[in-house]
Amino acid sequence: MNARDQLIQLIRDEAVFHGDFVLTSGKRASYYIDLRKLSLDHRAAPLIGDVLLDLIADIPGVSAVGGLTMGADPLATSMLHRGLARGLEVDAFVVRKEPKDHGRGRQVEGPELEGKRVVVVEDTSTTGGSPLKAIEALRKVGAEVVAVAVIVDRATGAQAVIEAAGVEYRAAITLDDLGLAPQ
Ligand SMILES: O=P(O)(O)OC[C@H]1O[C@H](OP(=O)(O)OP(=O)(O)O)[C@H](O)[C@@H]1O
Ligand SMILES: O=C(O)c1cc(=O)[nH]c(=O)[nH]1
Repeated sequence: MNARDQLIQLIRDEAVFHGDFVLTSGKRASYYIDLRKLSLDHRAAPLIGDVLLDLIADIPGVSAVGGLTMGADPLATSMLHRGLARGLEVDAFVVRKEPKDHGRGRQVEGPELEGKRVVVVEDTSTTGGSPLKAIEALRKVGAEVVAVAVIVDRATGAQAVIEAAGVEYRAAITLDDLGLAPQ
């Protein structure tokens, strides 16, 4: 099985929870995809790095990857490490939900990104609000956001939100892959 198929199997088996959940949109849903459970799991983390690197492999000149803490954080470090194994020099960054209120007061942590081409990563997208917030913070520090790459898209409008901000949106895994319907 390739990395994507292995990851789909792990998500189906271990990261889809059924019940009554409130989403970021405020709407309720009967399932929740908890990718933090897998992005911090030794079996899945390398697969996530590979699947997301494959998803953006055709985009030239990507210097760094990251997104809004905390869902994006382990994704970005997996990509950094799996990238190194492929001979890529891709850095990671973390976008805080708010700028730090002391120290250097930064919202974007990691190597300097001014003038750099970066990809925003995300575990699961619902409204697209989290990657949009990351895009805004990255633009403030002078980075060029060339794409948003998510593992699972819930098909609830995130793509349109990101494209309206002028950024390409890509998802590695769809609800269909997981045997789920949009809610
Ligand atoms: O597309 P969106 O509407 O932004 O929703 C998806 C976001 O929701 C979850 O994070 P959450 O906001 O629960 O915060 P966390 O990462 O701190 O757990 C998930 O990790 C995504 O980041
Ligand atoms: O909307 C959300 O908060 C959300 C939905 C989901 O399936 N997974 C997740 O991590 N967040």
